[in-house]
Amino acid sequence: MNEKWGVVIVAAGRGTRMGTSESKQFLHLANKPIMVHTLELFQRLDFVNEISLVVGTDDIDRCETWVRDYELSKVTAVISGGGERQHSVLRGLEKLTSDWVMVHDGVRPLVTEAAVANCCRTAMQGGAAVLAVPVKDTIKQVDEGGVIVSTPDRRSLWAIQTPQAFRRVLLLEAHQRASEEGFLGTDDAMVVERMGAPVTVAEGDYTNIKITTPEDLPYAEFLIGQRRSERGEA
Ligand SMILES: Nc1ccn([C@@H]2O[C@H](COP(=O)(O)OP(=O)(O)OP(=O)(O)O)[C@@H](O)[C@H]2O)c(=O)n1
Ligand SMILES: C[C@](O)(CO)[C@H](O)COP(=O)(O)O
Repeated sequence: MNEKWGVVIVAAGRGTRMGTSESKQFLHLANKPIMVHTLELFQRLDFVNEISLVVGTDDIDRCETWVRDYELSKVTAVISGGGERQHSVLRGLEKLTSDWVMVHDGVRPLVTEAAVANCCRTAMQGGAAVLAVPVKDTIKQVDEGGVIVSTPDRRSLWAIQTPQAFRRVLLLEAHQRASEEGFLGTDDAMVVERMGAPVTVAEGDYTNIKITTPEDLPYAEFLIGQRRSERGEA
């Protein structure tokens, strides 16, 4: 890929669903903070040239130390996030200068280099793309009383992941507009979709899990171990 990409890694959440006193992005997997696993993947990609790392205000110092200790030279900014994921993304985005940008959750350490490249290539065809996988379960829409309202056709349903990749000016305008209008979405594609711009799905892997609740940790540890042994590492 000839284009150079900027990346926002959002890691300023509190991890309430994980329920640990330490925020989940700082928990260790295979002897390293989860967030460091994620950063190392983007550091290795030759088409990435800048990374904006968004963390909690009280975590800036230790994250700057990790950036030095783990030689994450592509991290060009370590900044504090906002109250919602979307606010954190906008702050990180404002620090990037590349024409093309990705947003990735700090707590998705298992994304593969091939999947990131697939997402970026797809974005460069239409301006915006997100990694996703077809849902495997039957999904029901259920009302407040617990009664099923509808069963959407599964063939049109995808579970959305990160990274999400965009032309920078498009994503910046979409986030700025959402912020001015008080719109809060659960991913970056939503702010672009509401501007009427197309966002394409790039098929990813089921193993690109977002570490959200305690049962995700042993599975992530297993996947990291499995990949290490595939690479012939101890
Ligand atoms: N104000 C926020 C909220 C979330 N995030 C980041 O967005 C990613 C995905 O969010 P999620 O899994 O929902 O993380 P948390 O908000 O930390 O989790 P919870 O909803 O359980 O509190 C995480 O890397 C998280 O650190 C962020 O940077 N700023
Ligand atoms: C962006 C995201 O990772 C897509 O799956 C996700 O929506 C962000 O976190 P959430 O708080 O679990 O929705």
